[in-house]
Formats: sequence, C-alpha cells, structure tokens
Amino acid sequence: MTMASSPVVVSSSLVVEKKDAGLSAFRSQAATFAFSASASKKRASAKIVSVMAPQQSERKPSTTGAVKTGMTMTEKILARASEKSQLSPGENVWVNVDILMTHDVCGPGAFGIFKKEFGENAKVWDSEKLVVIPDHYIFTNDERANRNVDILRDFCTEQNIKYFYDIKDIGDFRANPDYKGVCHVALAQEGHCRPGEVLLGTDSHTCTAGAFGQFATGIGITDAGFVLGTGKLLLKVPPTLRFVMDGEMPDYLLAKDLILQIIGEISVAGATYKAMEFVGSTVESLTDKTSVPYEPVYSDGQARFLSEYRFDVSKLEPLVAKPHSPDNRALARECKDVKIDRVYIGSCTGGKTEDFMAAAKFFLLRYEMGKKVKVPTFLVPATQKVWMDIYSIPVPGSGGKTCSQIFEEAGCDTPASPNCGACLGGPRDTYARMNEPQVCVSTTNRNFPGRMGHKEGQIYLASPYTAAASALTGFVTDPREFLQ
Ligand SMILES: CC(C)[C@H](C(=O)O)[C@@H](O)C(=O)O
Repeated sequence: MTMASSPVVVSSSLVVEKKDAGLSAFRSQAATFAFSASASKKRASAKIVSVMAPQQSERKPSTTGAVKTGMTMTEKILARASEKSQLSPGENVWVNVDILMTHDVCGPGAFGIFKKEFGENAKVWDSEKLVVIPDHYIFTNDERANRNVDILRDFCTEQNIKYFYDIKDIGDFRANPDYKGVCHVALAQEGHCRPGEVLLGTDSHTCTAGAFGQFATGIGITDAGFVLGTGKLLLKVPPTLRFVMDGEMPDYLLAKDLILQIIGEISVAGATYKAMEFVGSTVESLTDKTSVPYEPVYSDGQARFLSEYRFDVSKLEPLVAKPHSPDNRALARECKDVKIDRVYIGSCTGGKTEDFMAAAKFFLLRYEMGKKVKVPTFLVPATQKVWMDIYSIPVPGSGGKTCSQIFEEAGCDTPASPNCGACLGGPRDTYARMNEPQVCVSTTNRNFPGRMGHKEGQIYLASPYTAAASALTGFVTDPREFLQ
C-alpha cells in the first residue's frame, strides 16, 4: 500500500495524520458517513450524530452489484439507487430517491415549484416517501410563519401524504400527538433513516442522516420540486473524504467535540460536494430504528478516497467554535476569560436525549456541591419524544431523578416546546432567540453573524458538557475544570 503521507499538527496535544488521494482503504469498519453539500447550497457544515449500538459482527463484503473496482459506501449506495453496477466520482447519474424530507421553511416553495412545473392537479411520485415535518418557526404569532404550516397541511391533505407530522394547536405542543419537532432527529426517531438508502431533504443538515449508513444530503427547493414529480434527481457522484477516529473517548468529550475538531481541520467548505465517511473504533457502531428491512453497506478494501484524516480521540480536548464560523476552532480552556450571557442546549445537533442526559449528569455532579447556573440556561428538546424522555428517564447515579428535576434544581429554564427556531433566529417572539447583542454558548450547529437573532450576538458552539460547565461559571469553561 503506497500512500503520500503528511502529518499535520493541529494543536499542541493532537497530531492528525492526513493522507492524500490515491490511497487504499483501511479495513476498519465503516460506521457513519455524511454528505454535506448540494449544488444549490453555498455553505455547508458537516455534523456527526452520536450513536451507540450493539456490537457489529465481522464486516460483510460488498452488498451492491458485481464489484470490478473497489467502491466507497457512497459509490455503492448511489450505484444501487441508479441501477448501475459500478460508479466513480464525477459521474452524473439519475438517482431513485428513497425518502424526500421537507419542512415549514422550504416545503411551501418546493410544493409551489412542483405545481408550477407538473400541473395544479399533479400527484407526488409516492405519497409514502415524502416526509413533511414542521419544525422551524412553529411557536410564534408571526402570520407568515403560521401560514407556511397551513400550506404544508393543505398540500399533505390534498396529496394524502402518510408521514405528515402536523401541529394544529401551537398553544400546547402536547395536544398534538402527531407533532414531532426537529426534522433531522424526527427522521431517525420515526424510522425514516435506513442504511443503504438515499435520503434527500430541503435542509442543509440533512447530511446528519448519514450516521445511519445512508447517502443523505440537503437539496434546494427547485430540486425538491423535481423529486416530488419524478422521484429522481441527477446527482454527481462525490469523491469521499475518510475520517478515521480511533482511541478511547475521554469522559469529558462528546460527539460535538469530534465534529468541531473535523470542521476546524477541513473548514466549513472543506466537504462541499464531497462525501464524508467516518470510521474507526470511536465511531464504529450505530443504532437503527425502522420496520423496513435493510442491509448495511461498507466501503470495499480497495475503495479510493480523496483524502484520509486520522484522529487519536484519546488526545482531544474539549473544543468550541468561536464567533462567527463553525470552523473557528479553539480549545475551550483558551476562551476561559470570555464572559457569557446565556447558554442554549438544543437543535438537531445538540437537542437529543443523549445531549440532555449529558448536561444533566454534569449538573448533577455540581449542584450536590451547591452550584447553580449563573446565566439563563435554555433547554429546547429536539422532539416531543426527547421532551418526554427528559421528564421520565432517571439519570444514572441520581437516585431516580429525571433530567427535568436536575435542570430545575440547577436553576435552568423549564424545557421548552420542541422546535429549532432559535438556532437560526426565527421570528422575534421565538423562545430563547437572541434579541440583544449577547454572548451565548450553544450546542447548535452554526454561529454565523445574526444566526440566533441579533446580528451583533456572539455564539460559541460547544458540546453539552462544555455548555453546562459554562452555565455554572458564566464564562466559556472547559468541563474538566469541574472534573478534577
Ligand atoms: C431553513 C433551512 C433552509 C436552513 C438550512 O437548510 O440550513 C436551516 O435549517 C439552517 O439550519 O440554517
């Protein structure tokens, strides 16, 4: 195996090895990948979803077609979806779409294009493959935002859409049994993310579904309008970046630290029109929830990757992304003098049950020593199920307390209605929106200027541990400060 190898030192404590194009793949087990760009998106940020799973048995050989040359899992999935036996990066192929997801921000536009191009009376290609999830601007009195949800409802009724997770009563989300919340978490929760499939969504974070071993990417509303009518899309097969994460995960790190490390390495545009494949002992297992049969897909031993990045996770330190870009990486401890005004735990990247369990575990350690949060701390569960978990699952080691009890005792705000409005500003009455030029530590996905509301607001992206530690001090804080 010959490789061009150029070690890069990215922090004083972590050596990352980057190997460039033309290399043979390692035989480590592929676990997740995310594809983080589409032709119609200028900026993309990649994310990793924290996953835990039963031990997987020995890696299976290719499951797709007769393999002449080694293929990556992305190439294999797209080969299946385009009914070809072999594909290489750069080829343009018509892909059959397994799932198309849209939400309240982009659904109305996509439906409008579909009707304009295919006719007022046209029917979507498959009423069981379109998943419609209102989640962005829901709990607001903004009339245009409310109208968007009405447009989704009318379309789904007219088209007899099976998976429309509606909300009719915004006064109490619990009065809406169908309502889920943040689309990316809801997709997985409801079993729409399946290994080997192609999932497209009108949201740039759709690539998080790659954690389930599928090809997932955001698309624009014009593309979505086309998919609605045909069930197909013309895609260029992307080259793959491979990320090998090995080493035992220290107990002060969470998945957010891993992806901040990676984005800091490759930049927010570093995976534009590229697939990202995550392998290695740290990320080698995942959980799936679906009633539809599936077969996992793995890269071949001889698959070709554009580059490979290797990380020794045991040497990573808690990270933040400083204002105003997710790739503005810094060690949390380097920002200890940054005074903050608030903390936000929520969104597709930081509002899952595991994220709240992590924050609760952290608060639990501390409030037994009489520590309470020093700044307003907002908790926004990603979905209705996450909200219920917060109120029902006992936190290990707490003597039976739930996350919600621990959060209350720590002085946090009451967990809010599931949605992702404040992560990207939202209408002015959105809960936890930054209406003032404040400084926030947030588990959300982006920190561009104005992202959470005020254009002079400053957002430090961080893991739930770092967010909880910062809430307790009122400064950006490395969680290890509390663990010693
Ligand atoms: C509203 C939507 C188009 C947008 C995106 O796709 O990125 C949003 O989800 C975000 O996180 O900024």
